[in-house]
Amino acid sequence: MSLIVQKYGGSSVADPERIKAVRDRIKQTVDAGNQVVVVVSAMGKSTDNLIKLANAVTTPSKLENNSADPSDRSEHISADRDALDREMDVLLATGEQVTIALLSMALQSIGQPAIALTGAQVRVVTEPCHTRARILYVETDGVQEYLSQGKVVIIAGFQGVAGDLTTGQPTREITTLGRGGSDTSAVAIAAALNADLCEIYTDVPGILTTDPRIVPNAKLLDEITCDEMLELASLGAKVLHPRAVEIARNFGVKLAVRSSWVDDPGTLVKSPYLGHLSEHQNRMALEVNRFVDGVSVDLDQVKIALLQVPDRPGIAAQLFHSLALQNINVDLIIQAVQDPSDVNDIAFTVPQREFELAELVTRGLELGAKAVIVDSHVAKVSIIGAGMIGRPGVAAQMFTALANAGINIQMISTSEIKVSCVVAAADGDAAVAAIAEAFQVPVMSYLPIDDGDRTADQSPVRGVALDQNRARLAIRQVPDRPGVAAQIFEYLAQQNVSVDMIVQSQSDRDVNEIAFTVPIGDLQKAEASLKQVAETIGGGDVVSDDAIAKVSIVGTGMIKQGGVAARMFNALASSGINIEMIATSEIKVSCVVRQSNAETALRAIHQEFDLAGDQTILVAGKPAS
Ligand SMILES: Nc1ncnc2c1ncn2[C@@H]1O[C@H](COP(=O)(O)OP(=O)(O)O)[C@@H](O)[C@H]1O
Ligand SMILES: N[C@@H](CC(=O)OP(=O)(O)O)C(=O)O
Repeated sequence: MSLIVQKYGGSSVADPERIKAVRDRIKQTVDAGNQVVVVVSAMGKSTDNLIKLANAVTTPSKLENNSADPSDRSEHISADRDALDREMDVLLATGEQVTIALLSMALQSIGQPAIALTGAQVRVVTEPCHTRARILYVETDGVQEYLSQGKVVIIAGFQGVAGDLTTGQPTREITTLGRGGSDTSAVAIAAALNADLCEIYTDVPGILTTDPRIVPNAKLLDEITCDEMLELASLGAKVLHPRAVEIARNFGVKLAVRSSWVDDPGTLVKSPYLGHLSEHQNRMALEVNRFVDGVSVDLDQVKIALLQVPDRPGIAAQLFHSLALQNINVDLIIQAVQDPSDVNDIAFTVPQREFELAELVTRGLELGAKAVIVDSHVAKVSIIGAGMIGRPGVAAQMFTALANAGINIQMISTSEIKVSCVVAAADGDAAVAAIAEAFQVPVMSYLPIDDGDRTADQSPVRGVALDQNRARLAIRQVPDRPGVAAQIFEYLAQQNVSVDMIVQSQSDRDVNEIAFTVPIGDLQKAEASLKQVAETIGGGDVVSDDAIAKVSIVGTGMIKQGGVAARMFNALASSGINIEMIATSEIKVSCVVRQSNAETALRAIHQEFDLAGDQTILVAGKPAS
């Protein structure tokens, strides 16, 4: 007999008919001889509706505000924010409570014993923090007891109960995990129960090469590695929440994504620890486990920077296409906005042995840069793990470790599985030692990315993601000295702002510009914080832009295949789309473009990598349009 955890998202339980369809699927799974634990979300858009209600009662003058993001409340409520966060959790937890009760009634009415439990009744114990709590542990005795009585156990996702700060024992406070948190609940419950399988049921057939609502003939992936899925999820593919993938990765949970409309096998998300749970992982700390696995250094890098290149479509494409034609292996690429805004800085690193050719190609192109600077002495030091973007403190802690060692950061690249800093080569060893000490992690000689046994003939790109919920912030004229990035990102981390795509450019020798993206709902808070830091560090203007979108490609195949970024830039250039920021990491390339170009950009890139399938994907049982 297998123990299966099934999660049904809001779309799968949106109305009574859908709940009955879910009931039948659960019954089939039980009849096939399995024990079943079910985790459900609130019906349809009911969480959004509860948020609208909260806005309506706290802001009589803003009844028309339709925002679905609880963080938006900060701009128009005067009451104590923490107190309102507590009540918001009490309110939002009701959404899932409706579904568990209805589903349990539906099962019992066809003779299948079942029991509905809230997160607090199960004791899904979380950090004592409202609206975005992380799960500490899940008590399993009660659930096991009900299962042994032959019941289907139906648990409300997205919610828990706060653990006491000192004892960890459950208090009486209801918490929620943050939007989309039911995936996280399901995988955490599966890890705690040591379930044989965790199935995420949704409105699409599985994980696709991109969002079928934008590209209707996106292709279904049979499987994907956790590293790839972590990147895709944190870059906007909302089919799975990155925190859920992180738990699956760390605890070896067998995870599948399927449609609740059809009976197809869907997509398997492969954990590197599948079948052999890492002994180091502590099931009493499901989401607060160690998230940095190690630190590595690459001393063999050269940095080439083009300063003040004209800001028009096709420049990045021309540069990186020419480098790819010479088989030059470009590693990090960073492009940042500049002041004045009609120019950009583009910086990239290449292996030492290729730098002379790379310099020749770059200088030969005459792209209109004010200067080309070659720094033949740089090192790239990286921390490796999972959940870096979702934990704002991690990058900040790395920058602080470097600052405390007196080391200046020249380039920064962030991703969900890795944060890298380019520093002077002479600082490489000291940098790696300082970071290993700060995180108490080993120094690794290579990056342990699971490539999922990909063959050379497969597309290097697995998926294309679009995130239209981010805004860009930039701080200009930042003094170029150790500790500045640390100060900025420490402060933002304290405000719980997740920062992504940090890009640092050098506008002249003594000052930098640092640009990054933040969730759009955090923009006001982040902008206010940044203005405060700017005063402390003696920086210049803070500028924000909320009309951007971030489009990204992800795939482990990029490690072995050169020229992938160039193809992406080329696809954008051919559609006349200007790239405003670029940030790359081992298995992803992200570009910021105007929001008005977002969907065209996604389609062009998806087509460039020939990712389409031969059929129209069904969303909620109907052809995507
Ligand atoms: N790469 C992708 N593969 C599949 N779905 C995706 C992808 N990127 C975005 N999506 C979107 O994710 C949606 C499913 O997530 P979500 O709405 O949170 O589902 P649920 O209500 O089941 O939790 C799909 O309808 C699809 O539009
Ligand atoms: N109901 C919550 C939690 C959730 O995960 O929902 P869904 O599975 O429908 O994305 C939300 O809307 O955020």
